[in-house]
Amino acid sequence: MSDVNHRVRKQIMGYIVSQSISAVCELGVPDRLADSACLLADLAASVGADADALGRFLRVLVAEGLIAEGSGGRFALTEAGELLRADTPGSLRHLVGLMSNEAYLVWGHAAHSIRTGKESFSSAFGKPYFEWLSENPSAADEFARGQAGLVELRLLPLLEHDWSDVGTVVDVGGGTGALITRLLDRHAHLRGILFDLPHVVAEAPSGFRSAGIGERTTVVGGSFFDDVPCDGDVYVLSQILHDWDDASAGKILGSCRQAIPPSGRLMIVEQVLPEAATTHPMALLDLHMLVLLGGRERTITEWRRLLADHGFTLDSITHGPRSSVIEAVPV
Ligand SMILES: C[S@@+](CC[C@H](N)C(=O)[O-])C[C@H]1O[C@@H](n2cnc3c(N)ncnc32)[C@H](O)[C@@H]1O
Repeated sequence: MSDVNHRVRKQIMGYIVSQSISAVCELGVPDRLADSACLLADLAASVGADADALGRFLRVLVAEGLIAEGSGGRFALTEAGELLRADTPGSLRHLVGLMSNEAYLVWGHAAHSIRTGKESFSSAFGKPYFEWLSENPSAADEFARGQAGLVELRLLPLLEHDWSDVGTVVDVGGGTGALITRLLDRHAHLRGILFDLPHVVAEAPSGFRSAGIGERTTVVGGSFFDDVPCDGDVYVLSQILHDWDDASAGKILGSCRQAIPPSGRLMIVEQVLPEAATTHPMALLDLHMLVLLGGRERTITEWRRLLADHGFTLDSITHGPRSSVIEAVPV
């Protein structure tokens, strides 16, 4: 069989790889292999799997370079497979969760997005994703935990920023508070306002109490399409604008523009899409944002234009290992 035929067949069946990763993580296989290599029968018994079926899944993950099979028939994690452990630094386990379940099922409807340029979630589940989440608490909880789990990776360029002249940070769409908790924990002089949908921030305060920073944080529930809290020096928008098309992203920026003082700053924690065509994961994320939410990743040119159209000037971009921080000031 030609290389091309082989490559295309692999591409066509690509979701079997990602869903095998998801299924094996759901059973806890990477965590079981974290400490020591394991024989198939022992591994199957300890994670509650059928040994023959697990062996067939592992064969695929060995071919993908995530699992290694040693000479004595013991399976172990490779360096890449280590990233699937729940508790390892830089873990991608939360991304596995965010790409599974309804985020995977929506892809069966993706042709709708190509035809219309709009999200496909409504055609699959009857309503837009965030509305659906508000009525499905266990999925909402999983989504919030997945997002919180990725904060560590997103946060690095933000944590290193000079916060000495900042008083109050507003985390717009801050979920259950993972990012603002880490920021206030690191910078003891900062005060924070956590803003997200009411049912989302309702899950937040216990996290603040355990971090011991509750007295420096105000929690506000609302929609950023109506308004966002005033009195911030810095408005953080972490992984918010890529959820939305330009019209909706513009409304969110409009709410921030109304609230922000002349000396305030926006700090947008997002991806910057390369101008040239790319197979980078970011281009895949761009499609996922379209299909799931009707959103998009943006190039520098697109960021500059979007910000300028809504009363901001792009001031600087700091690239981190996972995301960039795009700073903008009101015009
Ligand atoms: C991709 S998550 C990002 C969460 C967090 N900023 C982070 O970086 O982990 C998007 C967030 O936007 C929030 N959101 C969606 N619609 C909203 C609205 N209309 N008003 C306020 N927040 C909203 C969601 O609840 C969710 O927490």
